[in-house]
Amino acid sequence: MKKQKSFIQDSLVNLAKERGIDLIKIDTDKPLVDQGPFDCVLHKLYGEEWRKQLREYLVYNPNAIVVDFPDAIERLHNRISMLDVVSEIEEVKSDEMASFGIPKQIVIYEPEKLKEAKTWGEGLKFPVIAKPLVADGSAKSHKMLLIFSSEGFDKLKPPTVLQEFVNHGGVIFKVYVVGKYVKCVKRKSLPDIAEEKLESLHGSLSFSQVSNLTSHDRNDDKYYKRMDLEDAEMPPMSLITNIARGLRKAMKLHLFNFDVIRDTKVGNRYLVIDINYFPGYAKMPGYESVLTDFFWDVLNKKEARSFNSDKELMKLVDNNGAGSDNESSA
Ligand SMILES: Nc1ncnc2c1ncn2[C@@H]1O[C@H](COP(=O)(O)OP(=O)(O)OP(=O)(O)O)[C@@H](O)[C@H]1O
Ligand SMILES: O=P(O)(O)O[C@H]1[C@H](OP(=O)(O)O)[C@@H](OP(=O)(O)O)[C@@H](O)[C@@H](O)[C@@H]1OP(=O)(O)O
Ligand SMILES: [Mg+2]
Ligand SMILES: [Mg+2]
Repeated sequence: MKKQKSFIQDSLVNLAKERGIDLIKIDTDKPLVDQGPFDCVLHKLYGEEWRKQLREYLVYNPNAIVVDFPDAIERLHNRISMLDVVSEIEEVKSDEMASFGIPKQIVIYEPEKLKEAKTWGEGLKFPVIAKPLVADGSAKSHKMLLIFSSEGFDKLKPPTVLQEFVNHGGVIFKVYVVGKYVKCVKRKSLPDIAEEKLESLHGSLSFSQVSNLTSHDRNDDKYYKRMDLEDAEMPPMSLITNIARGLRKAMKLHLFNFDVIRDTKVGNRYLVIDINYFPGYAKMPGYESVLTDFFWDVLNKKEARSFNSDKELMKLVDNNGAGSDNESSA
């Protein structure tokens, strides 16, 4: 619902209409197959019931295009499989000596064991960020803990991912992907933590969606006042577009964003820390025309190769043909 409000704005609906594209709201209280017919279905819904509805819809409307497939989206609902995909992308050699990867991370099911262990996480160092393993868009899935010492483990709510905190100069780069279009913007992030300071820091600190705070929220916070986003240098665009293209192909997704930080210690190393399906595009400058261009390309089959020849589509339809309703969603 929140997504509908922020995304479906009059400005978008009107611009699309000018180009002959009607944006029609799906009624989630009715079966999808009884609605439309639609040329293209856009969605940010999950679960077996919705998957079944999409499958049925495609059986009756084989020429319709679904952006994107539930199996592909699901990979982003787990913070381990989400970032695994980064290792599948090839580095492009010409990239101004910049490299990319992900921070060290482990998944924890039993935090009690952490306290006993002398060494943990194969070289993971404090501070670490504890992130809920599940990233399904719920408020809970955005609740993070910055942990400075082992006392901080007491507050863990497993299953949790422990990810090494990397100093990155207090700025993150959000990269919005809409099909072939890529836009990188700067956002404020958590401040660096000096190694000397760490000795005096204990326990943990909770936070949620730092990069989504408004400037009003931040005004009370002494950290943010001291940082100047304008001065932060952008990452090389060739590197960013290379990662974006690689992720798009490896994940078979068209609508997502990812967060990148620059490891201050190394300088030219970039780490992907988060990938979100169908993010808040309305915050992207000129989102109306970017999205309308994308719809146009999808409908005019310019983007079609990445949909219709997709084996996933066949799988989705075949499964239905075989009458198997209860395949696992793992
Ligand atoms: N490994 C890290 N090192 C340093 N800072 C980090 C790291 N991981 C996350 N952060 C900070 O914590 C914030 C939240 O982390 P993350 O993006 O993983 O959470 P999220 O709830 O999925 O965010 P989103 O709202 O973008 O979906 C980041 O925007 C960044 O400021
Ligand atoms: O609107 P939604 O509920 O989808 O919230 C999404 C939010 O967009 P918003 O700006 O519309 O709040 C996104 O912000 P940007 O990265 O684009 O800044 C990002 O935080 C996503 O992770 C959220 O998706 P979720 O992970 O919670 O599903
Ligand atoms: Mg994020
Ligand atoms: Mg996220």
